[in-house]
Amino acid sequence: MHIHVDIAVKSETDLFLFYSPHISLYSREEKIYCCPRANQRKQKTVLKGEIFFASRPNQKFYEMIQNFRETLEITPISTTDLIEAYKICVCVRKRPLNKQEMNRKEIDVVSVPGNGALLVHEPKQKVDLTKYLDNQVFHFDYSFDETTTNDMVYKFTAKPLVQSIFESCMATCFAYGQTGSGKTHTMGGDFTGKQQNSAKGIYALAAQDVFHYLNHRRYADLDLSVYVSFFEIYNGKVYDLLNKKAKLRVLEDDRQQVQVVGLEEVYVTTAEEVIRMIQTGSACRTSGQTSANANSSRSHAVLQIVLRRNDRATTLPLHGKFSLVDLAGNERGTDVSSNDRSTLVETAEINRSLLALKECIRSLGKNSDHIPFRMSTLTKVLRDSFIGENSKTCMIAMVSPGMASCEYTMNTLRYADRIRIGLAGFHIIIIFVFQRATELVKAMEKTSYNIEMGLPDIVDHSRKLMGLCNAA
Ligand SMILES: Nc1ncnc2c1ncn2[C@@H]1O[C@H](COP(=O)(O)OP(=O)(O)OP(=O)(O)O)[C@@H](O)[C@H]1O
Repeated sequence: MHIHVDIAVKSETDLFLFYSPHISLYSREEKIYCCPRANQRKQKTVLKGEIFFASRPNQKFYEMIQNFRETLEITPISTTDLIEAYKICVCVRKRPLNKQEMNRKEIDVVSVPGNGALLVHEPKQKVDLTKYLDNQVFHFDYSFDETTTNDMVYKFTAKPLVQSIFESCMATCFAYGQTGSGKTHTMGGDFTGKQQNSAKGIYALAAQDVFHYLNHRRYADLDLSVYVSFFEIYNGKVYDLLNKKAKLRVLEDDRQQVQVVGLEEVYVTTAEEVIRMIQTGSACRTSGQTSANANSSRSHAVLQIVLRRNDRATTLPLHGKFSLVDLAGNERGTDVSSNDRSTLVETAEINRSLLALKECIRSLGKNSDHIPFRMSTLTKVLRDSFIGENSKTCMIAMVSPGMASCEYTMNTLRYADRIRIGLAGFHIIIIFVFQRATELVKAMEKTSYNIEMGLPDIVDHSRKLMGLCNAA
């Protein structure tokens, strides 16, 4: 069998990779024609490892997407990019096509040009069977493509929040997305085979930085201690992942403080201890099988890193808290591979809590007096994250690139977009008020009463100003 492979080679290393005998993707008979002098544009836009299969299903769509990509100006995120201090940051991460998707020769329908932009090339067909792409553009605070490492995602998302907890903030970082889109990979760490390397996830990177800041002379005088708790919320119930999955109750006291009664809060002195806890806790998370991921997490996992002041008093006062949340898959009951009752109940509960979460983040963004945190157990236990001046949140929306996931991808992006639009609306109002005020000042300057010239009549002048004020 001969397959013509059209590869844009970016470097000599890429050439070596494609000729390497260790690449299991191709059989011996397969002949690969590399094209090292691919034009400049193509080199920029065709990503490493993307392969042209003549026999690919949806070949027409594949070509249309490739043609579209050639017109894109790509500016990948880089370590030198400015890291903004957001109160609420919404970003998106695209994972690479996985082995199964490659075997199915699925086409990649997501492009990440950079600067926070992401495109979904939705394949569509007209009534007369003409194929076309519905290219949908989304904008977020940051967009990470499939080549971005966990380190880089961490640097722009959770890292700024770690420092904030030393400044008495309640910080929260959410990983949101369809099952199999890379939430656990991002939060918990890389997988090599079936083993998860927890040291490479945002949980561990955050823990390392917490101890780095703890020993920093800027915060040494605060005399803080670090505590960790790890729990999951499954079907609206809380289970302690550091205490043999003990079922816990969530109660609210008369000062409206939400308590997870009996939750183990372990005193830790090194990042390695935290990593060991993450491994123990992750191993007992509730999982199920969905059509997209054989080991799908059906629960929300919450890792909390708590800073307490070493006070002589009996209860150590809270200084800051970082909640890192690996949310359950967001698919909306459309997973038809199973229709048993417990799966449907699980799905309904997940959807309810994700809806509540969206409403709470939007309320936080609008500085609203009413935060609907009682809508779900997830938002109840994270109440601290949504109230007060000192709350900071980051949402990382994960998307799968395959054409088969297109509908789920769109759902994820619309959810993240709605959170962001709520915040943008707030900014737009401020910009609008500012613009009106500037216009008013300029207009007043134009009609300013000139005493020296003795013009115009003072009453006339006042009338003009009144008219302007009413119009503004
Ligand atoms: N950025 C990435 N780079 C390489 N592999 C990835 C990436 N993101 C995810 N994967 C791989 O995809 C598979 C599914 O990812 P993961 O388990 O993190 O999904 P998930 O969103 O947590 O799913 P679920 O909600 O079902 O738990 C894993 O094998 C993981 O290693």
